[in-house]
Amino acid sequence: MSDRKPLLDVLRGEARAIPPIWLMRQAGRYLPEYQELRAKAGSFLDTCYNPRTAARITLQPIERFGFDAAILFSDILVVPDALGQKVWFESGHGPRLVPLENDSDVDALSGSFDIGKLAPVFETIDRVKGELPSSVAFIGFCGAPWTVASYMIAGRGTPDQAPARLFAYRRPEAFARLIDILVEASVAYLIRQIDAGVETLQIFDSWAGVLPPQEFERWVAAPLKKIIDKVKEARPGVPIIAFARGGATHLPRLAETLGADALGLDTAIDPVWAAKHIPAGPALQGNLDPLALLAGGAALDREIDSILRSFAGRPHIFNLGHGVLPETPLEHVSQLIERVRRAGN
Ligand SMILES: Cc1c2[nH]c(c1CCC(=O)O)Cc1[nH]c(c(CCC(=O)O)c1C)Cc1[nH]c(c(CCC(=O)O)c1C)Cc1[nH]c(c(C)c1CCC(=O)O)C2
Repeated sequence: MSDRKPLLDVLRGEARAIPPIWLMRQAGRYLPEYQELRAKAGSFLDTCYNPRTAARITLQPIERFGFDAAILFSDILVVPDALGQKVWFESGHGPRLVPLENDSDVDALSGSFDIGKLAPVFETIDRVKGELPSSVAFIGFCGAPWTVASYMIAGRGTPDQAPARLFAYRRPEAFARLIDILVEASVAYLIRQIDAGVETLQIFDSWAGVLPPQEFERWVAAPLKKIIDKVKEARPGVPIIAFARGGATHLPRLAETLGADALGLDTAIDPVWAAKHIPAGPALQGNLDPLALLAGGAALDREIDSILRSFAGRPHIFNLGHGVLPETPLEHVSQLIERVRRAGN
């Protein structure tokens, strides 16, 4: 039976001639209507915790472009915030946190997850779900433990997550406790998102690609699997997309072991290689270069066509290989959607 939502059909294993399309970071700074609302709202975190505003931002890209899915407007760093770590965003600089420096900083977080602090997020979900067109799926999300931990330890974005990698080598027991705290919090948070009304989930492991293989196994693959197992046990049937950016040669194994319904592919993955070497099972999502979208023109058309060709016949969700860049012209997003929706004709 075909669902009326193309994204959910593909997550259940259906290949569609016209793949459903949504974009990571589709609710954000490239949209003038987002800039306008943000200018009126308070801080970025205040905006995330304002259900009325967050619901409107979630709906903005659907209203403007008609994507096949809406992604909840929030941030991965609301989880450290609800764990009691101080989090703020400096405009032009990104996130700032009071960094975790030693074992006792980690242990202080144990048992401290205050899910009540995230009540506004669940209220946002409740507001959005009644407003979505019937063909549009609703995606909830969280950051994966490794990626969230990397911000908690560095206290900011870094190019290579060196502070968290060093912490994990120097204090593996404390780091494992931090990852466990994040697994538990993420599971509880995702279940509450489902109960509030999202229909599928994406877990963002944006910094999976910086780790050597054994560390990848321990801090990326194992915690992702734990979260997926636990959420599926509690709420069977809700599909989960795992995005391990930089997962590279791990992807064929993750397809067989994670239990995810889709794997997100980053920009560096060759779609022809992916279609050939990632075993059937999960749908594949991706992986247009955000810079090709920014550039537009013939280069954009060429990249779109090559992705469509490579994944033809497989369950595929069209997306970027990472988030939309703030400088992206709106017409290029329209060009992308029109071209993808002409596929199969
Ligand atoms: C690593 C990460 C973060 N947040 C997120 C990730 C994983 C995905 C990725 O790698 O891009 C995920 C995220 N962040 C945001 C969303 C909302 C939904 C959507 O995808 O549109 C989602 C899913 C809003 C946001 N999160 C942020 C903004 C910009 C805030 C503003 O200036 O108005 C938005 C719209 C801020 C943010 N939040 C974060 C950073 C590093 C920054 C600053 C730099 C940047 O914007 O990329 C942490």
